[in-house]
Amino acid sequence: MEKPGHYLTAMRAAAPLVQNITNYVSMNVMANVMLAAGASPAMAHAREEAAEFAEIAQALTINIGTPDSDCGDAMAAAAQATGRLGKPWVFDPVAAGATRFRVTLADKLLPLKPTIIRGNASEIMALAGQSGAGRGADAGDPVAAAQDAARALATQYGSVVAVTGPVDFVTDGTQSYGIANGEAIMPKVTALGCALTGVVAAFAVDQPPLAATVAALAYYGTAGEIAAEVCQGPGSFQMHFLDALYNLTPEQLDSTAKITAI
Ligand SMILES: Nc1ncnc2c1ncn2[C@@H]1O[C@H](COP(=O)(O)OP(=O)(O)OP(=O)(O)O)[C@@H](O)[C@H]1O
Ligand SMILES: Cc1ncsc1CCO
Ligand SMILES: [Mg+2]
Repeated sequence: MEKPGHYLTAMRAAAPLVQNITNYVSMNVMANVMLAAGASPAMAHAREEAAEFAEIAQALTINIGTPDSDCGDAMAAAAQATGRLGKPWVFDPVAAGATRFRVTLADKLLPLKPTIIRGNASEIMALAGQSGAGRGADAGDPVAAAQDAARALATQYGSVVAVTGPVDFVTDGTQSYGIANGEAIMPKVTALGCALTGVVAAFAVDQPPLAATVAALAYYGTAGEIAAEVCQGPGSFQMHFLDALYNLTPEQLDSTAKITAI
């Protein structure tokens, strides 16, 4: 695995077009975050065009945050097209397990083998069939409680699984890493996890998924640390966070990243 700055440089050089089928809460936040990072986001979720769009995008994200009866087919068709073309797709299982509808949706998408699954601890536990203390989109469990679930999902679906929280945990079922970057104020701004899923997808274009995910998390957490130093609360954090994502250099990232093999 190269240092994280290497993957940031590669992502910015590629400025990849990433298709996002995401929830309505996250759309604007996610697009702004991805633009600040250096990627090119496009929200395209209609059943009539999702799979066709997947042919031109370099990566795809699928997020079940505000699902409706139409979206399952669009999600599955886009994931299938992306997978068939050998491009990465990232699954964000928002509030997985909260309702039967979300369980059914996740059961439909997981067999399509996401390249990467990125969620909070409660969501990753729910995907693996474990009951946790999640409350809707918010985590109620510590990252450590989701490690076994993450390894099991990674092995079952051949995915890299990222559990985010105070110290993120990333595994491909064999190798695992902890990323200790980030700030406690980050979950006080809605959809920063959803937006991170888009950044992870951008980093994974033409790169090994485990290394790309670890680098994306270190980058995101570092930008959070820089923004938290100067903000007054969640509102100004969001503004400073976009600036930090935009201004962070690969050299800076290499010196701030707190990555450990577990
Ligand atoms: N207590 C914390 N301390 C440091 N960093 C944190 C903390 N909680 C979350 N983060 C960071 O916040 C970012 C988003 O992760 P989080 O786990 O909050 O996503 P999420 O629950 O899916 O969010 P959402 O669903 O609201 O979009 C990650 O970079 C993560 O490392
Ligand atoms: C608050 C919220 N509700 C559904 S999706 C979402 C955004 C954070 O996941
Ligand atoms: Mg989330």
